[in-house]
Amino acid sequence: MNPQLRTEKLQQIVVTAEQMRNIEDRIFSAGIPVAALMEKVAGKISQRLQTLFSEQQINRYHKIGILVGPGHNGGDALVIARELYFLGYYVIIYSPFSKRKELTEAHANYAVSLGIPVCSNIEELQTCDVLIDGLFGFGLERFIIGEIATIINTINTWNKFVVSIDLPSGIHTDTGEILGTAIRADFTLCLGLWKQAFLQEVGLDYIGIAELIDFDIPLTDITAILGESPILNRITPSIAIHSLPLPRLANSHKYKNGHLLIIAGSQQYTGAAILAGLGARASGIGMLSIAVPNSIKPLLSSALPEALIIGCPETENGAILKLSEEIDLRRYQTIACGPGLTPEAHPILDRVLTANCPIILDADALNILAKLNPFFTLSSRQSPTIITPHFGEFKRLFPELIELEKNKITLAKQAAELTGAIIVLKGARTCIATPNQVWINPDSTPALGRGGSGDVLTGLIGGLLPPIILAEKPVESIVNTAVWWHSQAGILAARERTELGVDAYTLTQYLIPALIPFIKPRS
Ligand SMILES: NC(=O)C1=CN([C@@H]2O[C@H](COP(=O)(O)OP(=O)(O)OC[C@H]3O[C@@H](n4cnc5c(N)ncnc54)[C@H](O)[C@@H]3O)[C@@H](O)[C@H]2O)[C@@H](O)CC1
Ligand SMILES: [K+]
Repeated sequence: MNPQLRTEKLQQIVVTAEQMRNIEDRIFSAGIPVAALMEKVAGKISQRLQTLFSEQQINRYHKIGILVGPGHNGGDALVIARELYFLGYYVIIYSPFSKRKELTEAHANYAVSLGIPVCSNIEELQTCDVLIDGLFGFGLERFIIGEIATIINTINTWNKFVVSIDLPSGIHTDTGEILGTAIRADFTLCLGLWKQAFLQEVGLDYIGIAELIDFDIPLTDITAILGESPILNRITPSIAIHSLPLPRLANSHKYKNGHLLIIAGSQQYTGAAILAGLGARASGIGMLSIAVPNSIKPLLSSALPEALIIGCPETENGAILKLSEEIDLRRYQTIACGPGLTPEAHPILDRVLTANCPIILDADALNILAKLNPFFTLSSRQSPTIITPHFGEFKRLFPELIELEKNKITLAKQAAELTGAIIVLKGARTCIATPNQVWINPDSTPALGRGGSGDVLTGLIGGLLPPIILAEKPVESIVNTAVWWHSQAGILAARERTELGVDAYTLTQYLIPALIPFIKPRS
């Protein structure tokens, strides 16, 4: 297989500890000796460490401490210690365990025979410039307590540059939970396949920058364990780009690119409607209509001159009372409803739920939905429904699920199964769940954690959907695209303006620039 295609495919795959073990068992049964694989893997890590060290201006005069655990994560660490030693680095080994697996023990003995220094007290590592964490990998199965916990806590107080092998020691491979305590890494080199922990939010602050080290696991062995269409997937740039309605047909016109209706805003939250409109603008939507309370119509018209702004009767407090007579829901390929509505706009949700096109419900539409028996209401819909809750909104919608389950990925999947809706559970690692599959957006930025970001996303999803509906393509893939694109805009904006400089309006201005590097110009 073409190496680029392989890399692309690997970036999409996610495994649990059990699946990783089963995949490894297959390759071991096929004949590769465990020790040979460990050499190969640790050799690849050593190569990557050399480039990483030079990026970090770490040279052979710096001292590198190697933390060695009892299992094969420790074995990897010892092979790395040996390779770095031969390359001329100043390494020192520390292994606070009386018992080690046989192969790990053999590497420990060989390292000693080579004269690599070994220390017996954690304090001796305090003079190191870098620490390589090989205490535990995906074999960690219980809470870390006692002396090992103290060691990890001590290391964390030093604020050294730490590179973890496979996972930061102490992180649960599947849930990302901290099992008592965990190493806070600056960099984690995940081995072979992405483990679920990297897509969970709890462990993110411990993982640092994460990178996958491919060690040539045959794709057939991966497919044998995960199946042809795995349930859990990572969104990759090329998957996201592939779903965009590009290039446009040469004879395209506005109606071919579809018509979106956004129902949003109130006197209190005018900006939410504008931000959703600006998100939709970036999608390239053919026709954009925005229904708002009458009194804010002039503001919307000046912010979005290309859109058709429809003023609706409003309540005393300036929320939409009911949709204007001129709105015929059959005219739109998609309806996005919710940003800035306020709960007072509750009568309009009943009407939106009757629409025969895909609908997106966000913000106040979700708060209103939470009071309407969400399971029944959503599962009664014939056309696709996309809901975009953050965790707080999800809790209000599905309190029964939260009581039984903590894992966000599982929660989103269960909600999708029980409602038939596409659940976009927003957060640092947004997951998009359908009844059959879950996709996770693996890259984002905390810069997006501020008011208005979600309104932009709702508009963007809404604007991307109509051409997909007209082309009769599946809806969920474009939802993944919107989530990925929205984060990429945040990442680019944060890079240019710092993490403090990405207010929601600025974010809308970065949507198109974030896309440009990925799009081939029409030749
Ligand atoms: N077999 C191989 O050659 C390969 C091994 N790999 C490495 O091997 C790792 C998995 O190796 P293992 O299965 O040996 O597991 P680990 O090295 O992750 O750790 C398992 C060991 O830790 C002990 N342990 C578990 N929880 C503990 C706790 N809370 N306190 C104290 N001790 C605890 C277990 O009894 C066992 O001895 C991967 O993460 C990776 O680093 C990968 O590089 C792939 C190839
Ligand atoms: K580790």
